[in-house]
Amino acid sequence: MRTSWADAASETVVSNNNPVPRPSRHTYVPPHLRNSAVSDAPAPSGPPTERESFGGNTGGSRWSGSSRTKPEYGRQMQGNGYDAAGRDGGGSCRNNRSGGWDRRKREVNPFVNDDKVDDMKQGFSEHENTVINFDAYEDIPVEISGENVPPPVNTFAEIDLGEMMNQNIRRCKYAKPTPVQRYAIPIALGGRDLMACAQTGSGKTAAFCFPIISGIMREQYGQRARGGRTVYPLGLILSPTRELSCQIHDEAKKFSYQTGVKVVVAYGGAPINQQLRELERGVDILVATPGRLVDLLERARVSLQSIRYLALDEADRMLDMGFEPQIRKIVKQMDMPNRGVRQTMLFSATFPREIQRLASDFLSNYIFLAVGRVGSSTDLIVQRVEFVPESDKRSHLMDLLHAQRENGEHGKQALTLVFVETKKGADSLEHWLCINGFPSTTIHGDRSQQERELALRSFKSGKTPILVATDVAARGLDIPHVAHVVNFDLPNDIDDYVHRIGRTGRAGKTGLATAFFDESNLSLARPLAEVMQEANQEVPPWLTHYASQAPYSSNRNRRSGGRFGGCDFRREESFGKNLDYYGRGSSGTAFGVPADYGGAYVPGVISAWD
Ligand SMILES: Nc1ncnc2c1ncn2[C@@H]1O[C@H](COP(=O)(O)OP(=O)(O)OP(=O)(O)O)[C@@H](O)[C@H]1O
Repeated sequence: MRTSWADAASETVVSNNNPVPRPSRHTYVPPHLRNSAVSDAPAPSGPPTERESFGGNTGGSRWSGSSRTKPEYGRQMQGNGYDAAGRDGGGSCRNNRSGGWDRRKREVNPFVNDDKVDDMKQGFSEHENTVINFDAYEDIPVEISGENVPPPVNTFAEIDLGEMMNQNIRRCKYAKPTPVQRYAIPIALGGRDLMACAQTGSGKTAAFCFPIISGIMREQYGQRARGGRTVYPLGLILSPTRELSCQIHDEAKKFSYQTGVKVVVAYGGAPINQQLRELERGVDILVATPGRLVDLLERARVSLQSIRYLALDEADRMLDMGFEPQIRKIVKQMDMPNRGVRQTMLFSATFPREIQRLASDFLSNYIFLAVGRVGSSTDLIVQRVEFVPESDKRSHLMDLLHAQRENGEHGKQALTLVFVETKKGADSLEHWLCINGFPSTTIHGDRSQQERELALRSFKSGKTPILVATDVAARGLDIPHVAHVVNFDLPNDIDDYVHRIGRTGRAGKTGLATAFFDESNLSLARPLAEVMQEANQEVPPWLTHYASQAPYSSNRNRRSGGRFGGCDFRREESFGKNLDYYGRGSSGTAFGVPADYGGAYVPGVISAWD
């Protein structure tokens, strides 16, 4: 039986004798104090100045002596205090926290209840992540623009995240970085703002979590503010749904296990008191949904004045009509440091042009990164579209499910995710499936959070192998073994289609997506045909016919160069300003920077714009 990686880690910690007696109470030790022996210095009384909050003058920072507010790429790689083997050099703020109760000793091992352990119980593959088909990612088109782009890496060792994080990466069974990680992590570690687009299931979560955790471990944030019951996180990760926030939290806890960096989640629909208690125990990185965060800010239980890292997952959704006012309030109207002072990272699989423009308001001198056919699906997902009139949809679904069962397609434990448009429709279809012998459950906005979480667990475990869902499950959810996504009702927006089908075919695995198309979906014909073509899928002649007749819809206009935001909108706008294809004008500059900014192409990488 395989020994857990985590077992080895806890042994390390236990053998790490701490010469300083433990205080009698469990006290939260913020990262900036973890490196020091018991300090006599009184806690700061007021909020810090901008420079103080970011370690500019503490003298103890790895970056001390520098007046910059962000680390520079290159210096960080050389002077990070880790030796070649990734062990701590002197002065680490991670393993030498003699100034208080070491929280790591009572940290719950997040790998114990890992899905992969459950997988083993259910007979799923034990070596899930080690057999990822990385060939699927070879020759993937990559497009980068911006000034002085840090070069990509090929291995995690090159990134040098330190021994604790390296151990966690091994525990996650990540053998090497995925393409988006290869590019995004060095950019983010270089302190740069980033707008990153990469296909669904390609590992974006780790791409923004690793640099945030590593940054908090490396830097000493001198005199982090304190006051009353308010907490002052250093990193903030926002996501549009409760389930996705929970998932990011779970992942981030694995990545940060035993590093001393504390990750807390706050989301609506769950008791706030419990979340407040958790926050009071200390927080370095807060993962939250916007609504609950605004609530916490208004209660003055969270302050954003120490935020050094801001990440928006599913950033296009977060800046779309529904969320944009809340995000604007959080980022611009509360006490969060300005762009350029904090580091901001936006990630999604789709990034429509107008959302890019909106997003640029939150970013400073950012790098735009597009990995893969952005906004398109991967070739790993076989896409089928069938013309099914509304009245035939149920019987057609039943036929599919029977065939799937009889053929043993995708294996016994294969999960099927069925998307419908309305909450009522979800309940009704689930009921119908259940009485017809297909154990199902449902997830939508009218269910209590407890019911939603229960449904998700039941689906993941295979107890109810069919999940009927509204768009609440369309984005970000990483559920192993979803073999088939059925768009029982197609969405109105092609980006939503891309995210929905992305619940299968993740991390290099294959999947199947079936869409039921009828006459109410005519406006989707053209973008759907385009998405299928881009992913080398067979487009049925009837769809091509509808597509050729369809007027250019707003769906089409959302797309950027036919690749859903696969192009930096700054370049597109530059075309109108007499700049050439690469964004350089006659003066040899792009966005007012020297012609040799090096951002247009990365050697050896095929550009999506070739
Ligand atoms: N380097 C890696 N090696 C192996 N597996 C990885 C690696 N990075 C991430 N994964 C796994 O790939 C899966 C997908 O990752 P993740 O959920 O971050 O994708 P995503 O790009 O955010 O997808 P979406 O666009 O749907 O939100 C997860 O199960 C994750 O554990």
